[in-house]
Formats: sequence, C-alpha cells, structure tokens
Amino acid sequence: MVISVNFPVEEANKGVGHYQPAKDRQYNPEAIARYFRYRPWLVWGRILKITWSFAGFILGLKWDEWQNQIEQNQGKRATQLRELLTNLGPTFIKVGQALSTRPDLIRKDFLEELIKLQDKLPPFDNDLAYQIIEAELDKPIQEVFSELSPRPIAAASLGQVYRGRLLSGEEVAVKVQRPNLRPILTLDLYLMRWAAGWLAPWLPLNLGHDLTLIVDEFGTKLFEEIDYINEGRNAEKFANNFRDDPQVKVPKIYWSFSSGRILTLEWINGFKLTDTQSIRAAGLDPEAIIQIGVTSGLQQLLEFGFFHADPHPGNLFAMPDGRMAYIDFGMMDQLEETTKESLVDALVHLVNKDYTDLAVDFVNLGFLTANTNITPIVPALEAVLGEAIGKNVQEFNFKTITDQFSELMYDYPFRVPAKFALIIRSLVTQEGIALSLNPNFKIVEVGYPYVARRLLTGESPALRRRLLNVLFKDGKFQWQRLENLIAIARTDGEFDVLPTAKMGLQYLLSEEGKFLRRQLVLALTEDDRLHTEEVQRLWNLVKDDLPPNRLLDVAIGLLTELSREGVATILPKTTSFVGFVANPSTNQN
Ligand SMILES: Nc1ncnc2c1ncn2[C@@H]1O[C@H](COP(=O)(O)OP(=O)(O)OP(=O)(O)O)[C@@H](O)[C@H]1O
Repeated sequence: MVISVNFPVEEANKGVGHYQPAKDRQYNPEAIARYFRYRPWLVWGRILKITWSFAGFILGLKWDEWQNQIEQNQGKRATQLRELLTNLGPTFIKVGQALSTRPDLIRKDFLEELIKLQDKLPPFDNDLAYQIIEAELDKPIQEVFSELSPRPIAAASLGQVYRGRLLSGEEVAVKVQRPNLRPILTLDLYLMRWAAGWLAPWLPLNLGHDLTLIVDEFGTKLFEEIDYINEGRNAEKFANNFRDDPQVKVPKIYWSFSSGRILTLEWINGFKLTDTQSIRAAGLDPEAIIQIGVTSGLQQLLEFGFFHADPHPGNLFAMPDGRMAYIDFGMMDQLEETTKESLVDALVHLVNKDYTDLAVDFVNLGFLTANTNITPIVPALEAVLGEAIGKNVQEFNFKTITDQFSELMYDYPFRVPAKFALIIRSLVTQEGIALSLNPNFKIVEVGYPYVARRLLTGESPALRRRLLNVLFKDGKFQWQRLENLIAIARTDGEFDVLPTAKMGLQYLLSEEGKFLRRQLVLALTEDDRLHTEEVQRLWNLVKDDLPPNRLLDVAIGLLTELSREGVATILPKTTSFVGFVANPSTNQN
C-alpha cells in the first residue's frame, strides 16, 4: 500500500499573494486560509475524500451495532481505522499517533492498532527517494555513499530511513522526507482548523480554550518537524545537554549530507525499547535502561528544559554497551526557567501532599487562571490525587494521576496549556515504555531520588529556595521531611552524602543561609526542648557514608575556604549559632 494524496505540486506552487505551500517553512494559518480561498476545487476534492473515508468507517460501526456484532468485529474495525488514517496521509497518521498515547480517549483495541502507526507504515517509491537524495545533495548517490540499502529499513509518517555508509567509512542513517509533504499538510491543517471552529461548540470537551488554537499548535509543531535542518540542530542541542553523561547517546549529524528534506546521521546499533526479548538476550539489564530513560527524561524537563516531545519506543534504543540512545528530534520543546521551577515545586508539593501549595502551582503553570478561587479546588485535589498517590509515595504513577486529573477537568476550570499536553504525553509515554520493560515499575522509585538529589545538591539559588520550602511547613522545620529526602536520595546510585553535606554546611555558613541558620536554631530548640532524637536519627542515616577521614578532609577544606571576615558575617547577631553548637547544654532549657 502506498500513501497517496492527490495534490499536484504545480497547483500548490501557483501562488496567490506570496504564499507557497510547497516552500513556506513557517506555519501561517492566515496566509494558508487566503491561499485556499482561491482554490475551492482543491479544498472540496479533499473534503470529499475525507468524508467518504470516514463515512464508510462510521457506517461499519453502526452496522455492527444494528447486527449486535460489536464484539466480533472490534479487531476488524480497528484495523480499518488504521488503514483509513494511513490512506489519508501524514496529517492523519500524526493525529492517529497522538491519539495512540491517549488510553483515556481511545478504546484499548483501537489503541493497539494506532500504535502501529508509529513505525509500521508503507514506504514510498524507492526510485523517487533516491532521486530526492540526489537532488537535495546535488550529487549522484555514489559520490556520497559507498553503500546505501536498496530498500528503506523503516518507513515513518513523514519520511523513510535508509542504512548506508559514507565514502569516509562511517555508518549512517539517511532519512528522506516523503514527497509533496508540505502542500498536503497545509491543506489538511486548513481543513482541520476550519472544522475545529465549526465543531468545537458541539463537542463534549472542556479544553479551556479555542480548539483552533490546538490545531495551530499542532500545525506549528508539524511544520517544525518537517524541517530536517531544524531537527539536526535540535539533535546537537540535545547532545550538548547530555555531553557529560556517559549513559545517553545522541547520533552525530553529518551536515554536509543533510538539507531541509534529507538528514544524514550516525547509525545507532541497538535494540528498540519495544524489543524486550532482544534486550534480555543481549544480556542487558532492562532495569538499568529504565533508570537511564527516566532520569534522562526528568533531566530534560527539570534541568535543561529542552525535552524530547515524542519519546515513543521506536525512538529509543538500548545499546549493547548499556547506553540508551535517543533518535528523532523533530518534535522538541523548550521550557522557561520559571516553568521548570514550578514543575519541581508541583512535584514536591504533590509528593508531600501539600494540596494548597499544589493549587497555587497549577495557577503558576497556567492550568488555572490567575483569578481562580482555589478554595474549593484544594479539597477536590486532595480527594482525587490523594487516592492516586496512595498510602505511600511509591504507589504514585503518572497514568493514574492523569486519569484522575481528567475527572477534575470537568468540574473545575482547569485547562491544559498546549505545552503541557506535550509534557504529559512525554511523561506518560516514558512511563508506559518502562512498564513494558518491567510491569512492576514505579516511576517514583527512580524519579523521586533524582528530584531529591537535585534538591539537595542543586547549585542554583532557586533550587536551594525550593529545598527550604520543602523543609518548612507553616514556618516549622520538618525533620521528617529532611530524613525522607536523604533516605530517598540515598537510593539513587549517584547520590553521595558528603559533597551534599559540605554544600549544606557552606550554604548554612554563608550570608544567604542566614535565614536557615535562625530557623534551624529555632527548630532545634522548638517546644522548649533540644531535638536531639531527630539529629541522632539523621546522623544514623548518614553516618555510614561519612568515614572520619573524609569528614576531616571536608572540615579542613571548609575551614581554609572561610576567611576571618567570612566567619564574622556568619555569626548571627541575635542568636549565637556557633556558640550553641559548641556548647549545646547552655541552650538547653
Ligand atoms: N540514527 C539511526 N540509527 C538507526 N536507526 C534509525 C536511525 N534513525 C532512524 N532510524 C530508524 O528509522 C525509524 C524512523 O526514524 P524517525 O523516527 O527518525 O523518523 P520519523 O519520520 O521522524 O518518524 P516518526 O513517525 O516517529 O516521527 C526509526 O524508528 C528507526 O528504526
């Protein structure tokens, strides 16, 4: 089967005004609308094809209902839907792919078929692909490649991929874009936008904003995705973020053999994360791969802010040397600093069950408008999310959270900002992948130690402030939370208590730590008693990691770093903290 959409390129390029669907790189809904206003025959031709295809499918479903054959025909209808979307071309395939990650919207049997849209698509003509490569590189194939697979090794919605070798010997993947892609997407997006305007009032959806905005977001992303130069740049930015991480692999881009429509990149030898059998057969530990996947996923969201918005299992590989590789950087997004910080807040508040603060985070993140009265929302959050988290943090999972959350969306004025639709999708998909490798996987077991480590070792002042917020509730120091945080962080392989303790001390003794010093002294002497039990418990928790010789090194290091003036500034004027530590008995009541 070949994906075909009859859309003559010449027609698309005739150009009314200055818009050229076959060339324009930016998604511009107004220009697109102006363009098609003068080409009703193209529009109506496509409408007829789409309506005809869906009418047949819907009639089939109705027929099953009348004949009482829904159960027997479910599989058949699901296949029909996948074929229908495939035949309608890349825009519909992309919509199908997006729906395939929404078990809350789509029935399970349909979902399983839609997942096939991720990497089991019919290829386009091979000769045509070779012609595109030669035209884009402006050279015959043999002048660039010593080998090129006679057939594509994978066909995806927007392009197909060949395996080859450069004349210089490197093994490469060559991604060739489907022909005529931009005009097809342009027309479909125009129709979707138009339909969104008409249909929105009839749909039982509480999206919080205009459906056309969702189409526009989808269109912008799709246009970015079909610009392979953009994808190459994204790959390099992503690789740069993980440059010091020996566990994450990102393929190199060969710019001399890439263009807007073809991308030549380093070949990744490995197993897709869907291929659990091969992963185990190669002696790789799925748990370790999951750990890399989840930690690198959280790093993208909470540290770099630049995240892979399409981490489906076809785009992630386990490599024989134990690394995990990412491919396909067409769909990426960048979070602002404040969003990242609010995300950490929300996560911490969620796990600490601080629902009032969590409601405020939702306002900060744009899930609720600034003028929303959060009073009735707090107990609702507690009711829904408290259940999802369960008795302990370990039972937390994103799938349950998002499912429970969808219920809240109907009763309260929540909306999902477009950016978060991608984040949520990314999180739920990553969790799904991990679950397929280990059915007992708990995202929190891997995720929260990372967050705890980040909070305890975070070098930015913003993160340190966050730690303070975690440790205090209603102005009171929460010993239990510090204990939990350290205990959880210690389950993360990379966490070393000593540097963290050193950083904590440095901070405590710095000008910035003045507030914390006072609070600690208050906490230690709270309720008119010295909280030695808590300190003892904390000490028991970390003492094995703090051998005396290493402690001594740190102490000497700290002392030499502190100048006399430095010491003077750390002495609190109202409370003699140093005196207190030196002679706690004098402070005991
Ligand atoms: N560098 C690579 N090394 C090995 N295989 C690759 C590489 N790049 C792509 N592939 C193969 O080609 C398939 C499609 O590639 P990719 O996901 O980049 O295409 P796409 O058109 O962006 O697809 P999608 O529909 O997922 O957006 C991958 O699933 C993988 O099997």
